[in-house]
Amino acid sequence: MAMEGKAESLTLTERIRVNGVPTESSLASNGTLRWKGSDGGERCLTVESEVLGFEAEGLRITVRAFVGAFKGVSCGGGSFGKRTRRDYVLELPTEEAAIRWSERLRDCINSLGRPKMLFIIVNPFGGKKCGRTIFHNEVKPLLAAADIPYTMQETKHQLHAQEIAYSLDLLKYDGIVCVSGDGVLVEVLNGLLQREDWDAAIKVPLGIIPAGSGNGMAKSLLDSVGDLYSVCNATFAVIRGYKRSLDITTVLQGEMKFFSILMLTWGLVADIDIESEKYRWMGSARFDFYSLLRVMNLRRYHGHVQFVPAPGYESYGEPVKQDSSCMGKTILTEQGQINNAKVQSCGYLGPVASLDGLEWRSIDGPFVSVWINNVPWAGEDAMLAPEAKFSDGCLDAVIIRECPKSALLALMLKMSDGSYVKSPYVTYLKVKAFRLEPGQRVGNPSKGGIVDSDGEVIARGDRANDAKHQDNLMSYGPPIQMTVDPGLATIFSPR
Ligand SMILES: Nc1ncnc2c1ncn2[C@@H]1O[C@H](COP(=O)(O)OP(=O)(O)OP(=O)(O)O)[C@@H](O)[C@H]1O
Repeated sequence: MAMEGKAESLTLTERIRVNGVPTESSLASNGTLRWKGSDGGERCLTVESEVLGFEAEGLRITVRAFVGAFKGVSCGGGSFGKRTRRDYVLELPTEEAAIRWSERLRDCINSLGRPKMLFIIVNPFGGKKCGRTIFHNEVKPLLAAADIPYTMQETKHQLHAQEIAYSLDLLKYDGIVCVSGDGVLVEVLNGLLQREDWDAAIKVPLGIIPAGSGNGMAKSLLDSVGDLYSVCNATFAVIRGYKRSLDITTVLQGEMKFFSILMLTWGLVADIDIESEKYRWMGSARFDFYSLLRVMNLRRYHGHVQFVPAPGYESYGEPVKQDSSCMGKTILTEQGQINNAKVQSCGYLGPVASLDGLEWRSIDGPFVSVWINNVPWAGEDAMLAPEAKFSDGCLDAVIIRECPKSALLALMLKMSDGSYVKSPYVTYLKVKAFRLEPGQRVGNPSKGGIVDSDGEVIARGDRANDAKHQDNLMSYGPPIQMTVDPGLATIFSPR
């Protein structure tokens, strides 16, 4: 019969065939489908966490699922490990029953708030230049199975994603998804925040499907719920439509401004990231090779950092006298440029909270490395900020000053799981705002370092190469300030 009991009045029950095997089966109002397998063991599928979509034809309903590799052995929640696509063909006894079950499945899916239309940006040149293949072979089939229509656009040049986000008709879409590395996602964010309607635009959910060489955001999102890092899992997170809010950091120097969601690095880590570019032909071995080289020929940089400590971190550094806080309120009124494109005066200006009256503290150099993070993972195998949270309104600062080379090598080997932060040479603290005043190399005053935000070189202190790098957004030397707007953006996230 079709319906059962009072408590279960909304549970549909039928004797049906599942993949050809006759069985008693039920479909609860919460979207849990249960039946018995040919071995008598209980099977179940949960619409919210395992079903992409379905197709109904006559007495047949084909449920398109994305299930854990061991699915079929037993029911139950927990981590899904590696998932695979699997179809379950349900054969209902009557047309009325088939209609009831289809309507139930449709209602369940519709109640989940999944995106109905997406704009997808694919970078065919990111990482190993696989963006297009990843989209066609892995992303597209899952979207098709979930019946989610989309408009896809490939990026044709640097900053193209930023231009697209700046002018896109956002009312047509329930999300903008980047099949790329972190760089394109950051371009989209900057494009949205330059818009006249930035406050509405920034509410559009963003999605990231990893296809670059730096995929820290995708890794951070998947890892936060114990999901395996994979293109399919990242795609499924977008399809399920669950979202979380994300802190936006305004990186500011005078009139120049950049919006960041990942990190800012200076010193050792930035040098390795950027200077190892010339060894790209080595593949990922370039990082190991160049890290070793840099540690052996260790550079230290003069400079100062100032910060507003988050609660619990007030004892770090030394107090700063109020009048030496150099930027104060200017953030509220200045307009900036992003990659030399003038920001509209109506674009986002930065957090509205004043920095006046806050208790700033400071640490003086020389420094080996300074990096400030918004999310735990900087790349798929580098957990630089194990305590970082997506929307706690804080940045996680990691500071290394003096450190013997052997200890530095040892701690770099422990970056893949974040345990390096336990080293006595590492200062790890949460801050509400941060200022970096980067100086020249110890023993070589004509050379400065590199300041890198989300993979973008924003300032470079190598005077010999100044002419070559005039297009950098900011100057090397004057303070660069970072302030956080808690949870300003929204990102598709696995639950
Ligand atoms: N068609 C294109 N040709 C060249 N560069 C492009 C193109 N489309 C996008 N880009 C640029 O590629 C850069 C890297 O993009 P993406 O975020 O996909 O990868 P990444 O992992 O951050 O970097 P990379 O793979 O270059 O190390 C961005 O700066 C972006 O502007």
